[in-house]
Amino acid sequence: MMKKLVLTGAAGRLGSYLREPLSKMCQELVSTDIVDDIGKLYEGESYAKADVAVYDQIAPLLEGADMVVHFGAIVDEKPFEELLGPNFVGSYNVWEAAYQHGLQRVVYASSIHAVGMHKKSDFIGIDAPHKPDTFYGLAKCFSEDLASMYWDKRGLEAVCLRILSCAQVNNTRALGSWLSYDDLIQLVTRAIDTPSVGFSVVYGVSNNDRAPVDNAKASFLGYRPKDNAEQFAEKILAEAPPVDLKDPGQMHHGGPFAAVDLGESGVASMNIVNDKKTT
Ligand SMILES: NC(=O)c1ccc[n+]([C@@H]2O[C@H](COP(=O)([O-])OP(=O)(O)OC[C@H]3O[C@@H](n4cnc5c(N)ncnc54)[C@H](O)[C@@H]3O)[C@@H](O)[C@H]2O)c1
Ligand SMILES: O=C(O)[C@H]1O[C@@H](O)[C@H](O)[C@@H](O)[C@@H]1O
Repeated sequence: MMKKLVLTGAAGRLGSYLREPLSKMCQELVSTDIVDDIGKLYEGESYAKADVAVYDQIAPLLEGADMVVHFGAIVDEKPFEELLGPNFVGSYNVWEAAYQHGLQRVVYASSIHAVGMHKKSDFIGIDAPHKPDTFYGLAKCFSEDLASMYWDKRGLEAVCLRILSCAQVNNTRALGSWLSYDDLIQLVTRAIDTPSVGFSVVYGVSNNDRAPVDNAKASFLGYRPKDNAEQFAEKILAEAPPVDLKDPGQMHHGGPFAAVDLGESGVASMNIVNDKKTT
């Protein structure tokens, strides 16, 4: 069992599903977010409010930790200036603090939007070049490159989880891009308990018949998703709008993010039901 884990973004939707399983993997889980409170704590869990964009707030929390699971960020497209602190500087702060405190590994919530402008018809693997669809996606590219550099130059391991859509399935794209909460938990668990990972990238997607990406080269991580969005296909396809070949959102991996103007907010909330787990 690990001594100490740190989870950023603990008040968020994905964080809410990760807190309990992470608390069982270590003696001490430090959950952190920018909000005042995250409700009832699990056994071994404590909560600390911190802004990831401020080094002196986030860095002390990592002292004595084995690994940090970094999920805290702004989760939408926004003007660059608004993402700069939380999503760019925040990642730098987490990696630098992890290095300064001698952590073994960062497990990072990257996103399909790091490669969102690849065409949907291309079955991309984990080595597809960065092709961000938004400033939000660009911050994920920056963080993945930071992860790569800290591994190459400083020996700090990282697993970048390029999550597709971890939310309820309510549109055609999600039949391929869905990541169930159970599979999310398995993915993060494998990213933590695989003994040696160096710098790794893996897509966060369930075992969907229509999965648009290829995780074969990340198979050593032992991630074997169990859920399949095909169970929702009949209903979703019956209600689906017609295919529009001119809509960049339908033609690219980034979906609606591929279709918005840079800096235009509101895209992330288009299809998300906030089914956060409560303690
Ligand atoms: N949900 C998905 O489908 C999906 C897909 C790809 C990647 N991701 C990534 O997973 C992570 C979690 O996403 P989510 O869906 O749970 O979103 P969320 O918005 O519910 O959670 C993000 C959390 O980060 C916190 N946060 C924002 N700014 C912060 C700051 N400056 N300092 C500290 N905390 C801050 C927020 O308060 C929030 O609790 C994000 O990094 C997101 O980019 C999510
Ligand atoms: O593309 C997707 O479905 C998801 O991508 C993630 O990066 C975003 O955080 C989330 O809001 C989107 O719904």
